[in-house]
Amino acid sequence: MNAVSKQTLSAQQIFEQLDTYRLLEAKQQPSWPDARAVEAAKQELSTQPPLVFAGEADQLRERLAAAARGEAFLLQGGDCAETFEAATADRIRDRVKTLLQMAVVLTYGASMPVIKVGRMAGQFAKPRSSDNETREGVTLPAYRGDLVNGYEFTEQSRTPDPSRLVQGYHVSASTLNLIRAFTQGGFADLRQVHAWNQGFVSNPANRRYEALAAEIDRALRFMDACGVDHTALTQTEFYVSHEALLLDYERPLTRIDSRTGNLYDTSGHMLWIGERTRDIDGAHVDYLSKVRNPIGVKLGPTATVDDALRLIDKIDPEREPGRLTFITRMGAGKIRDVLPGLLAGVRDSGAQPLWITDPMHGNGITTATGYKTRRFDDVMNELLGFFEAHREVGTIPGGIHVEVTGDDVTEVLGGAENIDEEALATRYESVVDPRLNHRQSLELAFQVAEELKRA
Ligand SMILES: O=C[C@H](O)[C@H](O)COP(=O)(O)O
Ligand SMILES: C=C(OP(=O)(O)O)C(=O)O
Ligand SMILES: [Mn+2]
Repeated sequence: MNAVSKQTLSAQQIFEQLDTYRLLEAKQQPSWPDARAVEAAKQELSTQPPLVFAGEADQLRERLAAAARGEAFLLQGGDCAETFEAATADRIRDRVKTLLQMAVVLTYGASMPVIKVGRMAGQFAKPRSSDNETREGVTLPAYRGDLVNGYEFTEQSRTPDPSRLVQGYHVSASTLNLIRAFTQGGFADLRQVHAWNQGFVSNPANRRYEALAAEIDRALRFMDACGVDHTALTQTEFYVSHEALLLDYERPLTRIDSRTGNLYDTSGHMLWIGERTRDIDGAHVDYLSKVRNPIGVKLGPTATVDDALRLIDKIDPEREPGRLTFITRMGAGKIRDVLPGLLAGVRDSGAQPLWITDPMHGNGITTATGYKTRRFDDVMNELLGFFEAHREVGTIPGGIHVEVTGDDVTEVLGGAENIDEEALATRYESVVDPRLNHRQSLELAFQVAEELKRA
């Protein structure tokens, strides 16, 4: 839409254009039992202030454009599914600390700015393989994230409850408030690089981190001694993102930016479309093609060059740097076969999206005892395959997308502490997918830093 036609459109007309998604198929939406209660929740959400500002989303788009050019690296990470219960000060702080630590390791390895984007403050809605779950002969609706229903396996808890949409907004607001306080209020000051390591159980990975932190400290003292002003290091940019799955949540939080007249989904800085909802003719792609936020799209092993090109045409027709991120999640066994062709096909079209890897979602397994898990080695193998594919094609490996937590959980098999199938049971807390624990997150960051040094 050009500037002239935008000016002549009323707010009502702009929203009418946005709302064409309603005519398309929206996969993975809950069956709300009470339509009136959904309308009331949406109405209430539409009166709430935005969670993020349009200018921040624009700034992130510029940062992502730098990553697509190979001048920065994106670290996107957090829980598979946030929960309302875990939105406590300590646990939010530990997740932020973990991401800050990973970012320091990557920055040092890459000698490049690392863009920090949490899967936080809105990652509350989940696509599921099955609509139902059966336990001991009882079948109930699957858990679809705290924005929809409760994890507890009772009929009441599993019944979709639209008041959760409003609750999710408030939990997101308080999570984001804390993130902003941590990252703007001195805690993310690079001189705190040691403090981010405190409170975690001592292990070789955080001892290695400690050694790196000591080097950074020395460098900062050197800069001080030389009189270099490094006040810029006292704050850090930290953005939030989630899968924009639940359109009943995203729509009321989509607003017209008063500066430009453009639509922004103010529920998060960056929104992504999942592997299960990326159909080119579906509601999610249509909806997100109309908001100005940076948009991610997951691409699994069946994605073709044609799929990618159609997504580019629809979501990024102007080929705007930083607008579109492809998040590949192929699986360790497939990435080397599938990704190079995709990268080459997109490159040959002249488009330059940001390519990042999600080495988690193509590597899921279920143990005989019923735990959903992944092997750390498969995750690392996919990461290496990602760098190899980009080297082969001459494209830019621009970032990683990972499921991590600051907690000392036992959800992913392996890593240097070698969590085995038996150990999974000791502290498995995720309500959907297994996350790297704090130690595994640092181990992964160190290994990726090695790859970045090579690159
Ligand atoms: O993160 C997402 C999960 O992989 C997705 O929700 C599917 O999980 P499921 O196969 O357990 O339903
Ligand atoms: C559901 C997810 O991923 P995907 O859409 O790639 O399966 C996720 O990121 O949690
Ligand atoms: Mn997941």
